[in-house]
Amino acid sequence: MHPRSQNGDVELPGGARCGALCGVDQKKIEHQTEFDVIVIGGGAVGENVAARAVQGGLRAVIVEAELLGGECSYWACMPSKALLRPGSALAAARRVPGAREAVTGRLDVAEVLKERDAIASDWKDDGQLDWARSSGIAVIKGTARITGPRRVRVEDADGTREITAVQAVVVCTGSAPRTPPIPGLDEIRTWTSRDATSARSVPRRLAVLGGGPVGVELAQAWARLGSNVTLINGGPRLLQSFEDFAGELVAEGLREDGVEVLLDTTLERVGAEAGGIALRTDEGRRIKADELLVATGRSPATHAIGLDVVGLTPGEPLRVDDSGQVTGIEGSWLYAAGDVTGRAPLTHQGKYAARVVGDVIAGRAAGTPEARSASPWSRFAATADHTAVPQVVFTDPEVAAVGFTADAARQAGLRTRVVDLDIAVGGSSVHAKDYRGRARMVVDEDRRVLVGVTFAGYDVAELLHAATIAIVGEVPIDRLWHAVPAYPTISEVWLRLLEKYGL
Ligand SMILES: Cc1cc2nc3c(=O)[nH]c(=O)nc-3n(C[C@H](O)[C@H](O)[C@H](O)COP(=O)(O)OP(=O)(O)OC[C@H]3O[C@@H](n4cnc5c(N)ncnc54)[C@H](O)[C@@H]3O)c2cc1C
Ligand SMILES: NC(=O)c1ccc[n+]([C@@H]2O[C@H](COP(=O)([O-])OP(=O)(O)OC[C@H]3O[C@@H](n4cnc5c(N)ncnc54)[C@H](O)[C@@H]3O)[C@@H](O)[C@H]2O)c1
Repeated sequence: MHPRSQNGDVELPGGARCGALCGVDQKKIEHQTEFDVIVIGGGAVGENVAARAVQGGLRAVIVEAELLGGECSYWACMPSKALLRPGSALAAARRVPGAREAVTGRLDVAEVLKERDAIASDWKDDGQLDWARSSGIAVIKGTARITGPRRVRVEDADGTREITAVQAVVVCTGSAPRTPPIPGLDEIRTWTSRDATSARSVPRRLAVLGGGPVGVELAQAWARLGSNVTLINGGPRLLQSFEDFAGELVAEGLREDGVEVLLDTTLERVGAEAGGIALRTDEGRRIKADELLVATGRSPATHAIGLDVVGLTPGEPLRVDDSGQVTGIEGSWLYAAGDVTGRAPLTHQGKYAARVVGDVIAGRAAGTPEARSASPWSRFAATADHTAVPQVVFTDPEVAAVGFTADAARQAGLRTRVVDLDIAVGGSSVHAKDYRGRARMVVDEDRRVLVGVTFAGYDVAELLHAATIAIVGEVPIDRLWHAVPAYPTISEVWLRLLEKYGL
């Protein structure tokens, strides 16, 4: 079988699609000093840029400082979902009478961690290196820094060397956790999401700072594995970028798992104490923990990649147009994709942008006029970033949302109508006893199309793609009426939403 990238998911079956470097001795390639495309950072996004450039006939190299596959494979999406899934499966069985009686045990922590290790490939990237190299993508292990237009310096254990790009340099360096300025925080050892996704034992007491996707997912994962978890969130609700009811349902789910959820709360001070960490909240409450996970957001990783040399500001996101080209740079040679751009910091959306960038660079090198104009909704523009970014938060209950929230749509000046509904259909009643869930659709009344949809409830993740298709396809709501959901599925909620709208 052809090697497959775990999250790059571009299968290059060799031969013609494998590109200019295919079949050439890898060692020789990696000592070359000139490539068509240099990709800095080999996360899911960088891998996809390189794969598309190679499919377009270009010679591409990825420079990766750590593990090929990046955050998502080893310390983010995949291991966090591996930690969550056993708890969700167990809870799902317990919601079904008859199955519930058969499930009497607790999670087997050792087995969960073993499976998590396997899903994170034991933090080894051999499989991804095999995939890249057999796909004709050169990989250099080292830290890259831009030294001028089309020029990059690579530093590794053996020293430094300069490589140049004939066509383009693409920055895909991702993001890094942001640490809030809390007195005492920099004096103690805390968990980042890397520690929380790769830990080898369950902390007895875990404090989680931040109620975004990282905070809520990892709070629930460790609570279900046996930790006594306190979640502290600065804002009045969890998951603040989603509809209000999503954060409320997730807070309810966390509390049922024994998580103490503190809202509108910040930390005034933290410090080490015998055998753990002492936290003091702004209301004077004292909390003791064995570990403190800081999950208060991320910043683009642009501090040390040489942006000053080309007139950009280190630490800032790399602003790009829809073709992925960095704005404010002359000569069409600098591109970026993924978390580093700050556009839509999610793996799937970064990979979408990556496919665009790879195709744009190859298309422009070949003189394809469509690649130069990159018109909206062509395959040379990441147009969906503006209106149709899907996201699932894999807690139990789940949150699945795409497009505008009701507030965001109003702020964007759209004349909207909002339809809310509890998810209570034939499919949900069979799926779980006392199924709990809620759905919202936001309709642009002028165009009579959907601009936003949110589902929050048990096992709603797979409902989302239908909503994404409806928004991207701008399916008129009167035509959507003819997309009949199968009975009895939870998708029947679509029918009820449209009925409530008035169809
Ligand atoms: C705990 C957690 C869970 C998440 N879960 C999900 C999820 O379920 N679904 C989802 O869509 N998103 C999820 N995300 C977000 C997702 O992980 C990111 O959007 C995604 O990893 C971004 O990919 P990227 O390739 O842009 O960056 P990264 O994956 O961070 O890759 C960047 C790569 O660049 C390398 N690099 C950096 N600087 C240099 C340099 N100077 N030279 C060479 N190499 C360099 C790094 O070593 C790294 O390998 C999660 C994030 C976290 C923290
Ligand atoms: N399933 C998924 O798609 C998934 C899962 C995890 C992470 N991610 C992505 O990773 C990125 C990072 O996620 P995140 O949750 O770290 O960031 P975030 O910015 O989404 O959330 C940070 C949270 O921390 C809170 N906060 C900030 N400072 C605080 C302070 N001093 N005290 C208390 N609370 C404070 C904020 O109110 C906010 O709720 C996001 O882009 C997210 O979408 C996605």
